[in-house]
Amino acid sequence: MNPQLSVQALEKTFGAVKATNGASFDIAPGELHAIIGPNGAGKSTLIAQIAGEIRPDKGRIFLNGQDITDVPAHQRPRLGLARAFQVSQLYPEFTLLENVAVAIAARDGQTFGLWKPMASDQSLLAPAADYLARVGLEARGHAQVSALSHGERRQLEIALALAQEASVLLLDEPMAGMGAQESARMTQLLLELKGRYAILLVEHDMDAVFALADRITVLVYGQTILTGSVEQVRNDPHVRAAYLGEEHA
Ligand SMILES: Nc1ncnc2c1ncn2[C@@H]1O[C@H](COP(=O)(O)OP(=O)(O)OP(=O)(O)O)[C@@H](O)[C@H]1O
Repeated sequence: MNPQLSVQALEKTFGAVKATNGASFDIAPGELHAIIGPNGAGKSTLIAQIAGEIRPDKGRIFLNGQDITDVPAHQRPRLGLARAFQVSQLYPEFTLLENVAVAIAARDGQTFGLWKPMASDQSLLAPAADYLARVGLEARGHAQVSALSHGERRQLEIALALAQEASVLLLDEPMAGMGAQESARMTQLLLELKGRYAILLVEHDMDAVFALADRITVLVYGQTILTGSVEQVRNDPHVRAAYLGEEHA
């Protein structure tokens, strides 16, 4: 099967630091593919290149067979690539329903700048309620974003990514800052989404990664040193030495 996302020999240098140094991997349709690596391995830089926020020095990125390396970040969602957890994605004074309605309107190319009226448009609010239900926030539609817990905000950010109707989701540390209960809820949500989207998951929480991933790519010093199943990665001596330590070995 052709990969939905293919990253080929990406390189990105900042001064003397090779943040990405020949990273390559593929994600199949419906696959949940995790990227793990120690702090500074280049995970954020890699995901920013896939999202189009950072231009690689070398290498190519293909989405559904199309070379998107030179496509601007704001055009990538329309081609089927959505990133969750972007800064300033949320409007704190709007309700959850209104926030999702705005995302749907923006996706459909409706005029920017008139968001408040748009956010009370029934033709947007009905699908907005559906996206909220997909992430377990159906009961919170009329709450303001400012009233949400940290975990609920992250659920909402996933709903906004789903509202892009993309086939590939980039999830950048969804469990960051969460307690055990919130992490468990997010893991359950991602299990429910798994298989319906190709998901690239960058995450430090190894319990979550091992519970969720179909395949894992290990990144060390900007290089993808291994792509394999959970078992292959857990048992690889280089990975254990470079990253996992004794805790999960
Ligand atoms: N804009 C930048 N300018 C200079 N150096 C940078 C820049 N962005 C990243 N780096 C460097 O590139 C390397 C990779 O950083 P990156 O943030 O991508 O790693 P990471 O794996 O996401 O780390 P963490 O797990 O701590 O989030 C690091 O050495 C970092 O200091």
